[in-house]
Amino acid sequence: MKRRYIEIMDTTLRDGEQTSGVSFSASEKLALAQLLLTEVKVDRVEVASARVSAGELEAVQQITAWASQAGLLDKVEVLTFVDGQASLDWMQASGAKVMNLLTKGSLNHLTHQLKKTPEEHFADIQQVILQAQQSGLQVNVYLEDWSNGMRNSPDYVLQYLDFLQTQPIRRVLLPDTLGVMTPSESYSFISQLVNRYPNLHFDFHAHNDYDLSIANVMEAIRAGAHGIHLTVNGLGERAGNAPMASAIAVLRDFMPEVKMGVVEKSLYQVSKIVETFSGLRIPDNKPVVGDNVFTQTAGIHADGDKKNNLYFNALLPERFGRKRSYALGKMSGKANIENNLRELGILLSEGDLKKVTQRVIELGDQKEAVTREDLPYIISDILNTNAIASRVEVLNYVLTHSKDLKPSATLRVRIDTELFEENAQGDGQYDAFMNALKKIYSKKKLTLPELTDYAVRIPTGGRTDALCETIITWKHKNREFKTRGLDSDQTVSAIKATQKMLNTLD
Ligand SMILES: CC(=O)SCCNC(=O)CCNC(=O)[C@H](O)C(C)(C)COP(=O)(O)OP(=O)(O)OC[C@H]1O[C@@H](n2cnc3c(N)ncnc32)[C@H](O)[C@@H]1OP(=O)(O)O
Repeated sequence: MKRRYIEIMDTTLRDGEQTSGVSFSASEKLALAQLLLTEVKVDRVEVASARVSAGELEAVQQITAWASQAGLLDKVEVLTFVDGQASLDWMQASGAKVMNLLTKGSLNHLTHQLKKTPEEHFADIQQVILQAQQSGLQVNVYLEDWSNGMRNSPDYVLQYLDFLQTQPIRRVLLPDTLGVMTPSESYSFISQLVNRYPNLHFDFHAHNDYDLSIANVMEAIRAGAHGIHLTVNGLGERAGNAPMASAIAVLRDFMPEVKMGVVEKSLYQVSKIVETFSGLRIPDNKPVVGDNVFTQTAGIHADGDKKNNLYFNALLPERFGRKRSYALGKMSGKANIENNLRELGILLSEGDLKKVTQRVIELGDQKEAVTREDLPYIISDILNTNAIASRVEVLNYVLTHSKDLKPSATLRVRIDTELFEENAQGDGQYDAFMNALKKIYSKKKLTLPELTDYAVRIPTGGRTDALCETIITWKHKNREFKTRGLDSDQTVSAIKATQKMLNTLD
């Protein structure tokens, strides 16, 4: 089979930043542009709209300075407007060489927003393209509201494309601006254009208002689109754009006729970085990149994984540098517990395994979250064994919080048979506690794990009503694990989770 190369254009830094509440700094934009082009290996990045702000200009200048040195300047694109000289001047100042000119792809938008006739609009566009060419810029053209244009004013769209094919442009960008297209329309509209204009390059730009963006991307490619626009984590105006990780997985697994340059293994990493920079948490059930999407919860599934991987699908976590895990709770069976114990290096008899399973189910019934690192405590509790080597004990502490003074902590800790006492300040009481703990551990020439996530919740129902639960995610020597603390005081619950972490370390 002859495979067709599909260009991937990432627009996290332009349309992705149109997510309400998201604003990337110049250095974040530079870091993401570098990561996307050199590690994820997308073909192009759209990094800003022209004229937006001084900060945006500075961001594009930094990106183009780097891209120029790296020989990647033709992969950096900026959205511009049909506004005479204004966008062109901005392009000049930014150092960018590829402009994605925003024009009207529906008669409705043209008539009501720009208040122009098609002939006037085409003349304005021709002028901009000519000036761009004279300034050494490459031009791609967006047909804004194109999907509604195809529905309601197809004659206008065809008249416009007849004109565009005479122009020195590189690509035609077809956005489903309002995210209203169905998969069958994506196929029929794009195949119509691909057949009528065999010499034009068409990119498809989906929006996810009806959760159809990935289905639309598939149909657009099946119809012959040459490129697609994606964003990391599906960021973008309103319900967002087509999410990169899902789109790449779908194309790899279901469209063997397609070739792409994107490195699958880097998708999770870039997703986590965008999560941090954007401040928007990835939903736990977001395909490919969500926290729980490679977690088996049901006991039957965990059991089946032991038997010829019965519950595996092609979406293997290792493809994305991730690992399958087995949840602990009321749906657990022996296999869930066994899988977690194996990770901890603990082996139990059949009888003891049953007792531990029963206890985990009871805790789950009380809506309590159970983490892998809780298992030694549960074993110790119900089997009366020494499954936890309680090497470290936080014996005493004083935490202060006062107006206009930095929070501080004094603590006394036992490590094996030695006693240590330290104090420190921090941004909050828990931070001060951790700083004091770090001092103690540095005396022992030991390093503490990196705290990568800190989640607090109030468990509802059962006997935990007035309690606060803190689940902390730690990273240590390439191992990621969670510990949980439960207390009526939030800081104390975090300290309890921390003590569990200390006893988990080698
Ligand atoms: C496909 C997409 O997602 S489109 C997203 C495009 N990107 C952006 O909008 C970036 C964020 N926008 C901005 O920072 C600002 O809106 C700016 C700098 C672009 C313009 O700001 P302002 O000058 O204050 O204009 P404002 O935002 O109020 O209105 C937009 C103007 O652009 C006009 N306009 C709309 N589309 C286009 C176009 N393709 N080309 C040129 N002008 C356009 C509108 O008709 C309106 O003009 P008017 O004031 O004469 O009626």
